[in-house]
Amino acid sequence: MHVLEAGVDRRQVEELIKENQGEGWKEGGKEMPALPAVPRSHSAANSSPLPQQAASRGRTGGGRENVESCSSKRRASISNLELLARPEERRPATRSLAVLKERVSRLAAAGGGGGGTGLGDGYQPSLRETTSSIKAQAPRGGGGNNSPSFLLLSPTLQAKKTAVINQRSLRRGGGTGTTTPQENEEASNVKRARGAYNWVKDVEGMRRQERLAAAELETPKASAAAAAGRGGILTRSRLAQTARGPARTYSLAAEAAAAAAALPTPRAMIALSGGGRKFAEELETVREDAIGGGVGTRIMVYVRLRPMSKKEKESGSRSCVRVVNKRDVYLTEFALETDYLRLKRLRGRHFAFDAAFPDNTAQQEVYNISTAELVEGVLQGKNGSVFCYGATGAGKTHTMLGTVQNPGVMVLALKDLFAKIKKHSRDGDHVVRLSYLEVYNESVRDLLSPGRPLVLREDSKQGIVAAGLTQYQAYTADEVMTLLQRGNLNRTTEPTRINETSSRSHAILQVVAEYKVPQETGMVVRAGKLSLIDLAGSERALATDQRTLRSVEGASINRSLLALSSCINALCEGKKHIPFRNSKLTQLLKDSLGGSCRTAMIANISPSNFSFGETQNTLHWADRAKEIRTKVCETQEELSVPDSMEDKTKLLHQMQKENQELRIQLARLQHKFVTAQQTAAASPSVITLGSERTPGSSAPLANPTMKTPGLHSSLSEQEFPERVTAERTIRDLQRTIQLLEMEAERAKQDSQSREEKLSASMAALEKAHILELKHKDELIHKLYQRSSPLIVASSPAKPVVAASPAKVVHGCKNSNRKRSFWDITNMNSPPAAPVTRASRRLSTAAANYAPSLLLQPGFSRRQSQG
Ligand SMILES: Nc1ncnc2c1ncn2[C@@H]1O[C@H](COP(=O)(O)OP(=O)(O)OP(=O)(O)O)[C@@H](O)[C@H]1O
Repeated sequence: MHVLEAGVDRRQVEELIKENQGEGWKEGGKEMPALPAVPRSHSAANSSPLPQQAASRGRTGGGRENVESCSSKRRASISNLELLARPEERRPATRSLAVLKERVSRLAAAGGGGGGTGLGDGYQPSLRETTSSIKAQAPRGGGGNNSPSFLLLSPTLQAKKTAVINQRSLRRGGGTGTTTPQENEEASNVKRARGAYNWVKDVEGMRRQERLAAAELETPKASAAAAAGRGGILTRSRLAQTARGPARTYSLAAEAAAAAAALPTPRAMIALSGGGRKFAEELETVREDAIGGGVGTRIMVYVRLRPMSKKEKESGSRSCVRVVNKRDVYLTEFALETDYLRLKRLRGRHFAFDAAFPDNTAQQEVYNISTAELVEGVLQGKNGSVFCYGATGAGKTHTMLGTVQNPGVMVLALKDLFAKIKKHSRDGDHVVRLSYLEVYNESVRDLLSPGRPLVLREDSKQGIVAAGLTQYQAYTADEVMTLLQRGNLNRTTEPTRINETSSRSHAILQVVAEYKVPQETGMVVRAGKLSLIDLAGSERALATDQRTLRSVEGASINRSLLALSSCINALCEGKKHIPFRNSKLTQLLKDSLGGSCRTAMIANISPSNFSFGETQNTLHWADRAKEIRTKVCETQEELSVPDSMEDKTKLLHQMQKENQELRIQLARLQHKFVTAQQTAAASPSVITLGSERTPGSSAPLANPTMKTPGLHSSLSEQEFPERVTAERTIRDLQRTIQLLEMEAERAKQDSQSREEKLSASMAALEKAHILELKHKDELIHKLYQRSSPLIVASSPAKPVVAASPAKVVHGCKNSNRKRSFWDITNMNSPPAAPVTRASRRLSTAAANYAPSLLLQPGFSRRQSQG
């Protein structure tokens, strides 16, 4: 059998069809319809090979389906042949299908040549057979272009159609009609690559957005460019600007966020969706910065890398940490030299912190970035704390204490505190109190006055306090340094295999700065607390050589650090219960982690690849700690109550005067308010105005009670300008009244609270005064009772009483009676010497200085000054 090939002459086919035009045929006894007509104008030379019907079918239904259906249905295949027929040359539909088949095969034999069927020349194939044979001979790979009609097209048109079909099928994801499996695979690879490329483009686009936003964070110029119209980026840059700005710009940030949310631009959408998390974080930071005023209430986390030690260098250690941009820390894991399979493989991780200090960073720089701001806050009455965390030998003590030549954060902070105090305050306006303790094996010890372990108690005002902890008052930086040195000598340090001067305890230095600030209300005392904490290093059990006391210490250190970790985890997860009670360390750090305090954490790491595990743990831990947010830090202010009676009376007078003034102010405001109310009542209100009849109109206004400006108001504005002005005035007046009311209310509350404070302090004063009088009365009474033998003063060893009842009495030294108030207060005073008439003047003078409770550095200085 001969098969129709793609190169069959079109004219021959046309001739064949011409012969059969207008005729129906019979098949299997069934009458088939006549061939439809084709417009005369349509010829083989015509540019468009497909008649209208076929073209439209191709457009609407898709070429491939049409061609497939043609090839599968006999009738459709015939109709494809019909398309080239001419109506005027139709003949009656009497010719049988067999004739047509015969002609087709003849034509095929003439045009294409080829081998026979093996069934003999007389064999006439059925149309189904012809079609399927054509199909079988057609190129494989799809059903798009093997229909008879397709084969009747010219080779150029066939190529064109194949290209179209292939394109469509590629778009739909299927194989091409004429392509080989390799080509198909190639096409799908191209498709996949294109998808991947688009995806990368998207990601790149998002990254670009981030980079732009980051650039805008840095330069005002870039943010100005953003402001010139970059949709969502504008919002982010504004936000970033605000993040750096003071609290007052917070509203701008909120506005910007709202604008971004409302912005329908795709850029805004990208900014919100692509960088949505970052955006939210920025907003949160802005909000907290606005509330916290600068540093914010998030824990600031810094990382400090120490230089490689000599010992590490000698043992062939490599550096596995790299600090980039003073923010990013890259940690690289090297394979072990014996691990040949993974020798060339590196694994790394990237961390970003508030700041990262490379190994050559000076102590002063570390202090300036991490702690200086907190010291400033302490002088404004805000609490701050700085603590160092890291594995043993990572450089915590070096960072916190340093050396004499290279002092650390503790020393620099104390020096800075005193320098600032000196700069801002007058003499005597400040008090600095200092305490230093350590937590060793779960017991709290006073480092300044070593003795028995201290007990921790919860105080409603001060939080967790160590009962009995000595607080030393210091007046100069030198005094503080001496105390610090004394404390450090008492601290437990032992050599371990890792570190020759390993700290075996957690040390906490607390500095309370009380500062008197003159304010309108009088002298106000601001008290800020700075806690500087040097934690003991976390360590592996094998890292320390001894397995006796050192291992017990190590276990205790690890246990307390574990408790600290669980507190941090709980805080990060926002849990209600934070297990602060699990260890002494966490109890003492409660304020720093979860209280009203601004906190900075310095994570110390070693560069050596031998300490890779410890470094990784520390970095993970620090990364987690970034999420902790402490409470909003409030300024702690207290009304200062002077010690002497004279000052107290002065303060009382001052407060009474202030109160009087406030009352007058209140009365004035109330008067203003009443007047304003009366004015408002006298002038026509909105309602009365609304109900008035407009001149020249008999109808009342449509909505007399309408206050909001709208159509009505715009109309009335044109028609009745006077009325509108009156309305405006009233509105203004009402607003003023409201403000005045609020102000009056505030003043009233203020005066009430002042009165309460005043009466409380008066009551306290009165009570103290009465107590004092009572004591004096008692003394006078006792003196009178014993007056005769004492006045004689026959023996110099006997106690002597001053003649006047107002004078102070000495002589309770050897008495067996119960201790009185005077005994207690005079305990630290010099021993009372027997007084004679001649020495009376001297003894009275000696009794005049105030009793001292603590032998403090400041005490001796004051005494010598006196
Ligand atoms: N930044 C640094 N520059 C120079 N030397 C440093 C630095 N950090 C640490 N060192 C040195 O490293 C050694 C160990 O430091 P340090 O004692 O501070 O470690 P540590 O973390 O406190 O250890 P431990 O937890 O055992 O007390 C010390 O000799 C110290 O001088």
